[in-house]
Amino acid sequence: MNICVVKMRPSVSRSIVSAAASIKRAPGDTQNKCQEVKPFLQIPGPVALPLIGSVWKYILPGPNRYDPERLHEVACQKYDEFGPLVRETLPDGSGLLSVFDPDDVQSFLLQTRIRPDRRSHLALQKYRLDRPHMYSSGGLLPSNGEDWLRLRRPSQAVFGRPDVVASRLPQVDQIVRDFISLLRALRTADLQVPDLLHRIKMMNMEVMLMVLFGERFGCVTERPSAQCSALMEAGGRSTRAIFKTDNGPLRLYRYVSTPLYRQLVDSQDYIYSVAKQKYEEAKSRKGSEEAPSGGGTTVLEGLMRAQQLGEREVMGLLCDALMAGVDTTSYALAFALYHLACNSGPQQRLADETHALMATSHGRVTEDVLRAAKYTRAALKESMRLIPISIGIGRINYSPILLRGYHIPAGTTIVSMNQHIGSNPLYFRDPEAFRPERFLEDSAELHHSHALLPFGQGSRMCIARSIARQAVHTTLLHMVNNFTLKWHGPKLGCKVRLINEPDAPLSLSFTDREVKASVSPQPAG
Ligand code: HEM
Repeated sequence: MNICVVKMRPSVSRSIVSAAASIKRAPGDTQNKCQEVKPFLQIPGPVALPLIGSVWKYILPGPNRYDPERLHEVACQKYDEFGPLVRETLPDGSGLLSVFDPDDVQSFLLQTRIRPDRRSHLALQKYRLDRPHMYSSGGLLPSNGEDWLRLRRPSQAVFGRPDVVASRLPQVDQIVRDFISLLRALRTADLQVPDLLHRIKMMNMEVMLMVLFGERFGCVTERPSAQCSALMEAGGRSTRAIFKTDNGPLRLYRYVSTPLYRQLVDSQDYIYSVAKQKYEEAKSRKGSEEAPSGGGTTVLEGLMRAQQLGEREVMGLLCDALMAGVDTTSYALAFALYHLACNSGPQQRLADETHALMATSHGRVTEDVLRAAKYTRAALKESMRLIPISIGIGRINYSPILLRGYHIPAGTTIVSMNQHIGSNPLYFRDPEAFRPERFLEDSAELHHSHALLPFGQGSRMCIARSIARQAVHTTLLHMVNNFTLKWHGPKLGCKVRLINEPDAPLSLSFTDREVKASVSPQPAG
């Protein structure tokens, strides 16, 4: 094969060094403070071919192919071959950097904090920008710069507000208890539940719809409503289409309506239609006494009240939440259940915490229970250390930065390799072990502040992390209060479809626990 190694011409090299001299020494660049700035093209990495850059590594067959569905294994390949900073070239000629050292992660996130651009969901962005009567921008996920900030500022105030998140906890708790009953009803003779992951997703869809609109949709029943199934189907089809269009080398959908792009259009049109119906209902309710079930404010009501957001902005945010809110939370929960099922010690410690806390709350998960559930929080964190939902955090630097002594030109896609860092013995003792204790306050283990970033970092971190944590913690508490979990399959891994998802069915059994805190009517007052 005729492989062309991209070599740097001396004139280019000189201009980079002089350009680098004009870059401000960023406070985050801790490496090589006194050394000469090294040119970008000196960063090790696979060779680049004309037109397709390093993408050939992902598409051409061969023993060392980079499997795009196994990005965690690819990360190990890159680290072993090239070290802690690896450069690739994208088909448009721009650079892609993989960063394996938490000091460097901290450094590039610090240097890009003023403008935390990201490159993802590009076909979704096109779909929305082509429909200005429906959306005002590409939405939170793909937008950058001013467009992103205009949406993020007012919506952040809603997604993180205590009266929006915590006020829905009684309904979320009820949904999870209904889910526990459903699992009992669906268990087969071997105490397993067929198609468990799908059921988990349905439950999280119900939670998301409750937090957004304040209503039950009938997702947590033996036969979920047609609307739940259609929403779930649309979310899955959108995710698959976005993953493939984002990673295709040619991105033909920009010029012709490819089958994948049409799949995205159809599924997004459906998600939009549901959100629009709920928007219209809420608009007609405005000012009337009629409120959705339960107290507190829904996300939709909060967004409609935000002065800076009009209908098209609110619609984009609702569709973003319906897309990003279900699979993420479901896979995080699935991996946590798997880790607990395989580790009886931590599972028992979690059960002890659960029984103690829920005995005083009459079998319900309340705000007080969540606040005190330290081991539950540590268990989720530990599970996301081993298998996070995202392999790392991506940013595109708007202006040149310095990293590890190298000049990084503007427009480089920089990705932290947190999944790799999480299993690297340099940063975590005994990294293979599932040991939530390492994150308890009295633990002697110290961890780098940027080694573990399951919800991202800085002003662009996950907008709904409080909603997600509330849902997963509540489910873990109820699960372990009711069942002893046991794993029956081979070791579970992850494959990438936009985010990390389980690479095999969930072979979990649910044995009723003899000792548990039972739900009883709460005392009045
Ligand atoms: C356990 C569950 C979840 C995990 C692990 C997770 C993780 C993440 C991560 C890593 C990011 C990128 C952050 C960054 O670039 O710094 C992100 C962004 C985002 N997440 Fe989540 N997420 C979860 C649940 C949710 C839920 C329930 C929603 C629903 C509303 C949601 C909506 C979003 C949105 C809209 C963004 C883009 C934010 C922006 O660009 O400003 N996520 N999430």
